[in-house]
Amino acid sequence: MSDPSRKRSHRDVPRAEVPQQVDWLLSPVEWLVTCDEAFRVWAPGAVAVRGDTIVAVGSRDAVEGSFRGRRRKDLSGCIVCPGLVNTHVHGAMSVFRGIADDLPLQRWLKEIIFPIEAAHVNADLVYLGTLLSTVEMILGGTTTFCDGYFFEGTAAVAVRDSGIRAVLGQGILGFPTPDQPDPSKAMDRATAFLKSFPSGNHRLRPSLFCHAPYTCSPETLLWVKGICREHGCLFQTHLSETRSEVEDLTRKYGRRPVIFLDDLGILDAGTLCAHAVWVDEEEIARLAERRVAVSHNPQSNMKLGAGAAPVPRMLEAGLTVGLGTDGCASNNDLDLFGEMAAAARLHKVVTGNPVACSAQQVLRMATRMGARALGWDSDIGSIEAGKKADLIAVDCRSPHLTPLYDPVSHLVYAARSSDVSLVWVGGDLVVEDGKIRTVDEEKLRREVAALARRISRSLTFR
Ligand SMILES: CSC[C@H]1O[C@@H](n2cnc3c(O)ncnc32)[C@H](O)[C@@H]1O
Ligand SMILES: [Zn+2]
Repeated sequence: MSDPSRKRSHRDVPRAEVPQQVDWLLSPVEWLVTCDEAFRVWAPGAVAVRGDTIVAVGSRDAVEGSFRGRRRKDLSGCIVCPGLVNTHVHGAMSVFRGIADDLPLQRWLKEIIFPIEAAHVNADLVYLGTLLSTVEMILGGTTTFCDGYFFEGTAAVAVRDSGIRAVLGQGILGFPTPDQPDPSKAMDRATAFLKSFPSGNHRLRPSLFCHAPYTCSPETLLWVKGICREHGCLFQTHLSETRSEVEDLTRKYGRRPVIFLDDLGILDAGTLCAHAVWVDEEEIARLAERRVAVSHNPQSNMKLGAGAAPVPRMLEAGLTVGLGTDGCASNNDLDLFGEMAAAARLHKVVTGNPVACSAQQVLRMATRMGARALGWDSDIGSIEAGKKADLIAVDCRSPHLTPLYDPVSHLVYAARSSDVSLVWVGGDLVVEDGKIRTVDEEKLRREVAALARRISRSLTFR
């Protein structure tokens, strides 16, 4: 049960003489889980939104006394919490969902995924796949994601069309890729991507993604990090996902991967590492010292048999850990509710400790810590006045959410992505009654099915 002292009923929103007009008044909210620093829960609560920004949060009485909404939603029977933040996605890969299961990482990548990508990935595929992923994520309560793939300028168009918020990482490898057949020109491409990135859309941020230290040379890692520093953007990489990759790299460079990257000068608060499954105590301490963020991807790690990242140790060391799904070819969905449920359970199994990774810690990873991992926590990750209105409502009027003692417990252990009934991104209502308002879902499904038929015909391993 949540700490009852978190359910405040006193007024902390100063009452205005004349109620102020806002664009949205969400009231009453049966359970308002703010995910703020104190993890306050208001029951019943209310939220007032003007434009793209939250202007007031608090008890129903306090907010209703001070604000009138041009539009209003009664959220009785609902939990409202911040939109979830998926810190590691390869959006376009949704078109490869289920194409290659039950394989270890290196065979999965080298025998199936890289060849399929070489044969099929182009700008059209990236647009369709990314749009499909954004629809899946938005419907499941994710309002921000951090991507890494090819043709990310085209991914930006899909993201804009869907209304979601995203960090878009242009993928870089030390060998030919679908959008860069000549790796010696990768630097020009990365610079061009950053220069041409849409500047007027505040929901989009650019990033560069060095695939991994086993596919990028030290020189590549260094110039990519240099460009990221110059442009103030996030540097992403896959790190220590499998034991064999760590053994190979340690043999090659005489140091474990985290120490190798730190000696290169890559590690700082602008670096986000996906996976970090095989990191030892010294490496955890080094990541924490450098304020590097980690994206924890439990379901992808389980499915590829990679292992379980030492997340409880990372949290104890003060690391910023967000949750991620990874791409649809290794998960095979983009459902952060599923990921929260997996994370909360996995670390209890691994440590034999039922206290490890509590519901509150896991929800924190999926919201405010995820936002911090992306360097976006001044705007998103919690429901607080001054932050962007990225909000989701989970309808609890179903048997699997009945009764409801503790909304944090329900969000992590019992709710499903299909329970999300309303989603706002930056004050815009993008999901109503569980239906997406920004994209023609039926048309998208037809187009993806046609693409999948073409991909299917070309598969030689089936
Ligand atoms: C530059 S990132 C895109 C690149 O990464 C590949 N990929 C997808 N999932 C994983 C993973 O779990 N580990 C390593 N590489 C992965 C993807 O297929 C693209 O080629
Ligand atoms: Zn990945």
